[in-house]
Amino acid sequence: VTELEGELDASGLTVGIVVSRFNDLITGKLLDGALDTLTRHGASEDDIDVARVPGSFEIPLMAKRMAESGDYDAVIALGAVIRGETPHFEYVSNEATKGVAKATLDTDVPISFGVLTTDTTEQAINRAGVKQGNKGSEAAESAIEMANLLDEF
Ligand SMILES: O=c1[nH]c(NC[C@H](O)[C@H](O)[C@H](O)CO)c([N+](=O)[O-])c(=O)[nH]1
Repeated sequence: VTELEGELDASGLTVGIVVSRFNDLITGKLLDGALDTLTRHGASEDDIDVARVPGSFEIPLMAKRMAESGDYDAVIALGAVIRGETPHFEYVSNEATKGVAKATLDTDVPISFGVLTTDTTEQAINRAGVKQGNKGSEAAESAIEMANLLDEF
């Protein structure tokens, strides 16, 4: 049996991060978590680019552009879609999810999904924590692992 597994070593990786500004009190914490995880696993800050988009609906386009540029080993998508008064938050989260999934397959570049979809702001805050339970950190870890797995494959 041949085991294939991506190491959690980010040294030498170039990473693009797309983060939405909508609910930026939350998305800023997701970004902090992702940056902290990348650097703690050996990524250089010089090898990380952060692109800001207005909302989660706009994430897929920028994520796709970064991925297809060929400049990045992995891309990380960060956003927070919180059930507001408007029902259209479901469309936003559905489209963000489908768009990121399509972008990663179309470009053959790992794009990890760190877009929170929660009912309340409280839930979102709990998933953007400083220590454990930061969806941005989790998305960064999967980006590192996938970049290394595909490189090994
Ligand atoms: O990232 C978000 N965008 C949201 N809407 C904006 C959307 O992403 C687009 O930026 C907007 O529709 C303009 O295209 C949200 N809600 O409306 O609920 C939300 O919760 N989160």
